[in-house]
Amino acid sequence: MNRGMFISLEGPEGAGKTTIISMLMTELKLRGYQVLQTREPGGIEIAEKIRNVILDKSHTAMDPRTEALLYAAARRQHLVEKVDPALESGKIVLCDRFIDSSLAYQGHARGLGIDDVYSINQFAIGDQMPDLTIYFDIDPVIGLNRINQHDNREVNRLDLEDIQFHYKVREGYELLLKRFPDRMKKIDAADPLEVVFSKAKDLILSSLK
Ligand SMILES: Nc1ncnc2c1ncn2[C@@H]1O[C@H](COP(=O)(O)OP(=O)(O)OP(=O)(O)O)[C@@H](O)[C@H]1O
Ligand SMILES: Cc1cn([C@H]2C[C@H](O)[C@@H](COP(=O)(O)O)O2)c(=O)[nH]c1=O
Repeated sequence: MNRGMFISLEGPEGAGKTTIISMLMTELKLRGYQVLQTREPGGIEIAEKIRNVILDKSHTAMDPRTEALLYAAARRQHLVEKVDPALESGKIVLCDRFIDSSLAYQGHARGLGIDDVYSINQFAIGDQMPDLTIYFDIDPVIGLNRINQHDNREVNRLDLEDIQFHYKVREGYELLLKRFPDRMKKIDAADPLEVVFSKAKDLILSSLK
């Protein structure tokens, strides 16, 4: 059995990752691929519980290192319990956020340092990096407006950070694009949904060839 393909989708809040993943699931299944959709932090019971702890709006005292370690712990459990078995059985895994979120949010925006956050994540995931990462680029003001105006999802602790934090997140992703040019591909997520979807689909199909 050939190992599957691990694809992560990344971007600031409201970039459209969750919407595009659903569209990609439908498209890839129609084409006969076996696909698993999942998300971080979460995807399995233990990691969903860690997610609730991290994102709880009342946890304003959470230390940045605690936050980084909790994301890494959730990632480890999710990887061994769900992602790895799916890849071993030959599936395509579409994961809404992975290590690059930690590098951009905790490493760059929180100021812990991309290298230090990368190190704790190496302890968590070893060399299990995604085969392909699609970065959905959006001005944070547009992304946050999308969430506030069109989405009924609950606002979480990270959403409530000030706008400078969200611009730092975007800046962090730009640094990662330079650091991982082979793995990470950028799409303008301010384009209409069908355009964004078509570009994401093309990136995946050409990587599968
Ligand atoms: N290209 C687009 N143009 C306009 N609206 C969009 C576009 N993509 C997504 N949206 C809308 O923006 C909102 C947020 O999208 P979505 O939940 O998919 O983003 P997300 O990246 O998963 O956000 P988060 O990671 O913050 O949860 C939804 O209401 C969605 O319908
Ligand atoms: C994996 C991961 C996530 N985050 C942040 C990014 C978002 O603000 C939330 C997750 O919520 P979403 O609706 O699923 O996007 O958590 C982070 O800071 N670090 C991470 O490693």
